[in-house]
Amino acid sequence: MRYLFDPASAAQPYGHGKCGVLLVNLGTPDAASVESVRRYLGEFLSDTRVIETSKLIWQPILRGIVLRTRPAKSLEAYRRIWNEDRDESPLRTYTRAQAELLSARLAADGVPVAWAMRYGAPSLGDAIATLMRQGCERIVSIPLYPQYSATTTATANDQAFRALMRLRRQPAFRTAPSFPDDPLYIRALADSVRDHVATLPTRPDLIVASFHGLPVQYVKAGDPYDAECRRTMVALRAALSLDEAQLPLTFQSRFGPTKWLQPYTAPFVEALPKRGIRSVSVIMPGFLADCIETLDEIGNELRHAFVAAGGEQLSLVPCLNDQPALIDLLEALARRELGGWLGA
Ligand SMILES: C=CC1=C(C)c2cc3[nH]c(cc4nc(cc5[nH]c(cc1n2)c(C)c5CCC(=O)O)C(CCC(=O)O)=C4C)c(C)c3C=C
Ligand SMILES: [Fe+2]
Ligand SMILES: [Fe+2]
Repeated sequence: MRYLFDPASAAQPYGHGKCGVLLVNLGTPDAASVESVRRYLGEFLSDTRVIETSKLIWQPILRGIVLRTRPAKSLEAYRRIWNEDRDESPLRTYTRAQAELLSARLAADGVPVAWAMRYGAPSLGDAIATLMRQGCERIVSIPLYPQYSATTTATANDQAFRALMRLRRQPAFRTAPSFPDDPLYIRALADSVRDHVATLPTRPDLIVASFHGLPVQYVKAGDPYDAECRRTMVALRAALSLDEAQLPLTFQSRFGPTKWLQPYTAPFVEALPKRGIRSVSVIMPGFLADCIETLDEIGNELRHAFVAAGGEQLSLVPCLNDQPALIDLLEALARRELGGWLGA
């Protein structure tokens, strides 16, 4: 094993306990091109935390079918939501903004903030190196997923530890736990619903919550994601004084033929006009940043399907993105995990 040697971090003074924070998100294509989308999907869907099917069975399907057909279709969706000003995907724009805003909050404590993507760039290895070059010997990593899943949180942590495995001199490293009913998170979501509804000409007939889905098999095998989504919903309904019928929970973004968590968002929402529900707002509490799944799958695809089914208006409660309430939450999470380190 050849361990990485980085003269810039080795030159830093040692033994002073300087802390750093790392925000980790999923990953997104580097460019609006079919090659870039294929590379991203290839890496993402080869992760055995995401697709647990045996490699011998899955890789031929992935290489022979999925990566030949899906990238072109996904590219169309990415093009519809692309941030043209920065020529990048919104997930990248918002993740960077979150890190910059958090950095401003922690600057006075001398705590730098870096951001990384589990798949693609900036890699976890590069982000950890960036912090170490600034002299960080202690790093808190915050996976940007309020609800834990092995397919997101665990794989982000795996990749961070893989990067550490390559270092001779490692920083101390902590990973933050999920935060499905953290009061600051719930307050931020509840305020975002109230703010959004206030922008509409009339109150929507129904507010629907939509989380990214997960194969039922993973939940049966012990993934706590479903339970954590439900914890978020219990707290959010209480904060908004709504019951289950007034703020139902649904799951979007199903991938592949297996059974995923239900009810599925699209058929649920498309059936609403038949019940006389013609205006709907959708909140997606599991996504801290707008992305292809929120802006396109819900904001474009589902909106059209709802109107085609007789609905009149479907609006999106924007994700928390770069709102101060989200930065308050990230700052609180960072300070909580830095506790015992800061000033030590
Ligand atoms: C088996 C497949 C997938 C699992 C399991 C899965 C879990 C999961 N994903 C998120 C968050 C995001 N997923 C995003 C995109 C996306 N997800 C899958 C598949 C699985 N996700 C695919 C194929 C894609 C790509 C989009 C497409 O081609 O249609 C994104 C957005 C990325 C972006 O660039 O905007 C996010 C965010 C969670 C929280 C989760 C576990 C519950
Ligand atoms: Fe996903
Ligand atoms: Fe999707």
